[in-house]
Amino acid sequence: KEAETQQKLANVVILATGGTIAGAGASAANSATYQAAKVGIEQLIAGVPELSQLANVRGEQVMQIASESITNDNLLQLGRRVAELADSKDVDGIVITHGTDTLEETAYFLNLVEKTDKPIIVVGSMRPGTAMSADGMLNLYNAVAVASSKEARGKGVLVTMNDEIQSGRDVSKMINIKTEAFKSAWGPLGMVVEGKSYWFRMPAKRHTMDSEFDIKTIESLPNVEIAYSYGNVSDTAYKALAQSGAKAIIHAGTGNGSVSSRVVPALQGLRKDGVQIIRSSHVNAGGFVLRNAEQPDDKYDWVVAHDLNPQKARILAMVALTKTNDSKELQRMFWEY
Ligand SMILES: NC(=O)C[C@H](N)C(=O)O
Repeated sequence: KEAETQQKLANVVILATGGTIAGAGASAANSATYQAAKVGIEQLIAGVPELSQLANVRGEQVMQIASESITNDNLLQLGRRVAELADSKDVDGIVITHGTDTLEETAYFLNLVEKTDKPIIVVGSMRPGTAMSADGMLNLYNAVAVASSKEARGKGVLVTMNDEIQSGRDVSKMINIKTEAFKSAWGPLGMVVEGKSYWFRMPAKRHTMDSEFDIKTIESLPNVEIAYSYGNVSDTAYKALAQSGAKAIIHAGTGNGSVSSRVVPALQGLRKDGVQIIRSSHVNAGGFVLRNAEQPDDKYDWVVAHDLNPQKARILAMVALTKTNDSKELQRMFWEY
């Protein structure tokens, strides 16, 4: 009987990378003061015995870090392992446990470069497992539930936090002190309740199977940096980033990706020197940058990041630059992905 149910259940691999979902604090009252990336994957799985009712689950510890320290090499390592697993016949879905600070970046990266329609779910938690009302157990349970469902196929990389199923492209960490931390300007794709998924919409942007990018052909990622804008901003950071070898600079702009008149000449000069200038917005609830609004992008040969926040714009710019350094092509990619 047991062997029969095992055969019917989906095979889900959990790749653990660290973060607060693997965090531990000194007492149950420590919801914000704790160490991330302490608990190993076997212990995480053992902490949620109900997972075995959803899927045949096995774990792999890919790395053990707090996600603010993730590097491009870490991204490539994780992306390659996901691709290997997605290619193997005995894997139906993949879950990645991840710190929440850069979870949205990793989810978007995988959404761009993984050539599979198998569910890939990135999940984290806002509180360590040692805290009262820890959210990691249920988030992980939901992630495995979605990863083992057929309906999650072909919907791109997904994020399950706070009972919601979000598109890895759209979702962003909007607040750092609530379990209701992950939001998308365009709303969640669905909900997961007691291990069952309820879907409401589909992602409209190109991803995974329909993407022109493939982790298997990416050897390294170019240096793309972000410079933040604010009142009285100077051009020092932009120039320094270019000098240190940035191939593109994401302008984390105010409002509609607007650029201070004190910075415009430097950006014009950097573009002439070959650095790509990509205008994004750091508006919290979701920036939306229009071409030739605020600045004459056609004239200056700049790119706009569409609705991607600066950190997501960095991910797409890096991946895009592995294919082209043509600003028109880059702009096309920013509209399509
Ligand atoms: N909630 C978290 O996971 C935060 C942690 N600093 C991380 O991203 O790894």
